[in-house]
Amino acid sequence: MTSKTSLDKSKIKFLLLEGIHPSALQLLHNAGYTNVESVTGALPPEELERKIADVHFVGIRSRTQLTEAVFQAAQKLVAVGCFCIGTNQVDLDAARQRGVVVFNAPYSNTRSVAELVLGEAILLLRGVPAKSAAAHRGGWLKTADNSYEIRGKTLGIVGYGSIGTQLSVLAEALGMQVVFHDVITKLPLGNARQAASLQELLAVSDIVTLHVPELPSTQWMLGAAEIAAMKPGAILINASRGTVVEIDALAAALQSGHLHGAAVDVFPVEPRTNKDEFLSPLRGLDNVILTPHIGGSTMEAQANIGLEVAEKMVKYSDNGTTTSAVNFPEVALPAHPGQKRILHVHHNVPGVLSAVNQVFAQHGINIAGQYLRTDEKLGYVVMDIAADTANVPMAQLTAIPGTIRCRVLF
Ligand SMILES: NC(=O)c1ccc[n+]([C@@H]2O[C@H](COP(=O)([O-])OP(=O)(O)OC[C@H]3O[C@@H](n4cnc5c(N)ncnc54)[C@H](O)[C@@H]3O)[C@@H](O)[C@H]2O)c1
Ligand SMILES: O=C(O)[C@H](O)COP(=O)(O)O
Repeated sequence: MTSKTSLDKSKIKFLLLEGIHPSALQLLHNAGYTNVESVTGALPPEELERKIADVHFVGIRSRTQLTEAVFQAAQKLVAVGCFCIGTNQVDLDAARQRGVVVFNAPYSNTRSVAELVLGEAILLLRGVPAKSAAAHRGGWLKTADNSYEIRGKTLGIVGYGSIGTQLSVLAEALGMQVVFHDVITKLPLGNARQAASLQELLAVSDIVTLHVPELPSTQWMLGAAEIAAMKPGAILINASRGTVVEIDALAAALQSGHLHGAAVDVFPVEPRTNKDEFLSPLRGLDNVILTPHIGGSTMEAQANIGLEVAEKMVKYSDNGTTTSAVNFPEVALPAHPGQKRILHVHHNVPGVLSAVNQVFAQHGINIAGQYLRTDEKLGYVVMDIAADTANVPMAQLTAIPGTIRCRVLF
């Protein structure tokens, strides 16, 4: 249980990891937050736990694991900004239990991923990776054998969300037929159609591309049996998460010739920084495009993500707004000129709101505005009171059973 008053902006500490785009730093500076440390790679667990101890806001990408132990060490942490789409690297429950809000950027890099996948599909259908590798070694593989146009081929999209749907539209523009599989019934775009099952998609697709989040239900969802069920000569593309495909089974299918090629951007184990060695059974296979988790790594996407997530953190710090948080009740709050604003985060149990209101009533403090949102586990109530209120009863508010965190913004 913690009670905080708002700090001077210069004392609010931001730690930005994994080479977050400078647009984030610029936005934070423009908003008056100058106490920002930027680090290029991800930190090893012990160093992260040490560094995060006095940090109020942390910005990460896909490599930084924010575990229970890290949150335990992060006693001052108020919010996490994932400068990416995936939030599987964050223990969202551990954050929620401490009243730490987690934001992400759900859309800014989707186009970049869709473009990369289409480009890879074209190159693989033409056998370019193998021909290029041979040429680098002095070979000359001029032949039309096993080279195909993308036009008329069937693209199987697993996960028809933000990326899957964009890909669907772009693929049809190239003359492809699109079939998709999703756990939810989705409105097909254009002439795409939803397959009855993953098995059906695997049986009809010339190219299978994966765009599901990392979840227990997606772990190893493409193993030896599923890869065997793909058409002979098909292509597999994975730019989702490294835990979705059994990499040994994929390597075997490529070596045996069952699959024509593959493009893999994400791996079960990825190097923490650019200085660490990349190890994979796929190394050395000429018909495989290996990329270092750069599906969303374009200047356009990274600049936009920097702005999007930094803005969410600033809004939360400045006025308590939690719109589009992934683990927290969402409240869009107006500015509060001439008022103090109290943010009270609590377990969603009966009686907390009335206890909060009683505290204000006891002190004769008028509540000028009150905003409440709850989810299954958390309650988030925000109150505006007159700026000249002499003594905000923070100790009493914090002592209310069920309280997780209480802060006042001036
Ligand atoms: N390689 C990269 O750099 C990169 C960049 C961006 C995103 N990603 C990854 O791609 C994932 C997808 O991104 P998005 O923006 O399209 O996400 P999204 O949430 O918009 O879409 C995911 C879709 O997958 C579906 N889904 C969930 N479980 C499924 C299952 N078991 N079987 C079939 N479908 C299932 C969901 O219903 C949803 O429609 C992200 O979660 C992230 O892990 C990787
Ligand atoms: O989840 C995402 O958006 C992607 O995996 C990109 O992650 P990155 O920011 O580490 O490149």
